[in-house]
Amino acid sequence: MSASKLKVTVIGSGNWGSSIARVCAQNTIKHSDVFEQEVRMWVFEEEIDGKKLTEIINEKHENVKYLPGINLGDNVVAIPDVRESVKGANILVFVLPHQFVYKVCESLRDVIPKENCTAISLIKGLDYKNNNLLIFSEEIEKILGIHCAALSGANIASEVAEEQFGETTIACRDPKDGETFFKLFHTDYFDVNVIGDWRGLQVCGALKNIVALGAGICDGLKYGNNTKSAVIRRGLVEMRKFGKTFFGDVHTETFFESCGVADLITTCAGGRNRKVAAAFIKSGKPIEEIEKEMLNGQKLQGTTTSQEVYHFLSSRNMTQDFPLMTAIYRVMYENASPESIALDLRTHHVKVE
Ligand SMILES: NC(=O)c1ccc[n+]([C@@H]2O[C@H](COP(=O)([O-])OP(=O)(O)OC[C@H]3O[C@@H](n4cnc5c(N)ncnc54)[C@H](O)[C@@H]3O)[C@@H](O)[C@H]2O)c1
Ligand SMILES: O=P(O)(O)OC[C@H](O)CO
Repeated sequence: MSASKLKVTVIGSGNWGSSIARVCAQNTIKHSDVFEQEVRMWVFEEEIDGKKLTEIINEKHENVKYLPGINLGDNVVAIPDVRESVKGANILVFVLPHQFVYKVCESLRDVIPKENCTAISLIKGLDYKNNNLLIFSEEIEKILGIHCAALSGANIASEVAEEQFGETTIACRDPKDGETFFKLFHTDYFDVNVIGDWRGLQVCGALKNIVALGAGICDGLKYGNNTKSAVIRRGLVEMRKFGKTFFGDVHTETFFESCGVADLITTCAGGRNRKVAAAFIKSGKPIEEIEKEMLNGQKLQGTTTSQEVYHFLSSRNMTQDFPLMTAIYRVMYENASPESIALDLRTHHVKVE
């Protein structure tokens, strides 16, 4: 990266996008020798009561739709044109629902400088293309021709925005980039640990969202804590098996980082996937309808990932090797009875390999 001050753009402005832009904006002020203070944030434009969301953010310093009640900092600037938002940027922070990433990246292909620019992906999901599941940071690298690290952890956005203590994990190939990202993200309430296993980190971030649907199904059925813990444990075993089977050099240690077991616990306790899946079981309405009713434009990631993983596994004749993820998919999308989750727990005994 260049010796002059680094310019940061956050690409995305949902619940987590806004919360992390706030963290970056605190750190660009704290490390003003390293970073330009202004943090640009690309906003997918929409109107709120007849007024543009970007204008509201720039006037009130608050994302009234996706992170209400939180001051983002005067140095966060909302920009509606994504190509404009990245001009001259040295650090790109990708934080979008995974279903929109590919299109946004493609639109940036010819405006990203190949030198003095690096990226980091905060996306929780896998890139589903031609019935293959790919790692987002690697796809961003391929499309844009720059390095891309990844950040993932037990990070419910509103809690980070309230500065409640939590941890996160950053994974990158280049230790120099790791030092810069540490400065951009670490605070006394947001504790960063840097590791090397970017594939393991992103597999965890994607698959924990499916397990969270399973936890929500248990809550919807009013099952007890022991049953939910069994879902979480078996989910963790399947997550590791999936990583090691399909993504090669995934380290077991990664599953003990914030991006692993801690994220699984927090998502299954307090995440949106859990909450909406529980309401789905109670109401009997399609999950997409409940998502719209409950989330005010925020997007579930577990539902899409569950479908992608199921199609990926079934085309390889491997659904029986991942019985929990398969049972969750069937409850969500094939009208299998929610209680089949409990039956599955009783009849499949999971061996930790
Ligand atoms: N919210 C959290 O607590 C949290 C925490 C950690 C990681 N994450 C991950 O961060 C990523 C982003 O999630 P989020 O919570 O910031 O978003 P969100 O679900 O709160 O909001 C959805 C966002 O998508 C945007 N959008 C809608 N249609 C679009 C389109 N066609 N193209 C591009 N953007 C569009 C909306 O403007 C909004 O900014 C996800 O992968 C999520 O799993 C979220
Ligand atoms: O609200 P969820 O279920 O999308 O989970 C949010 C975060 O990923 C928790 O770390």
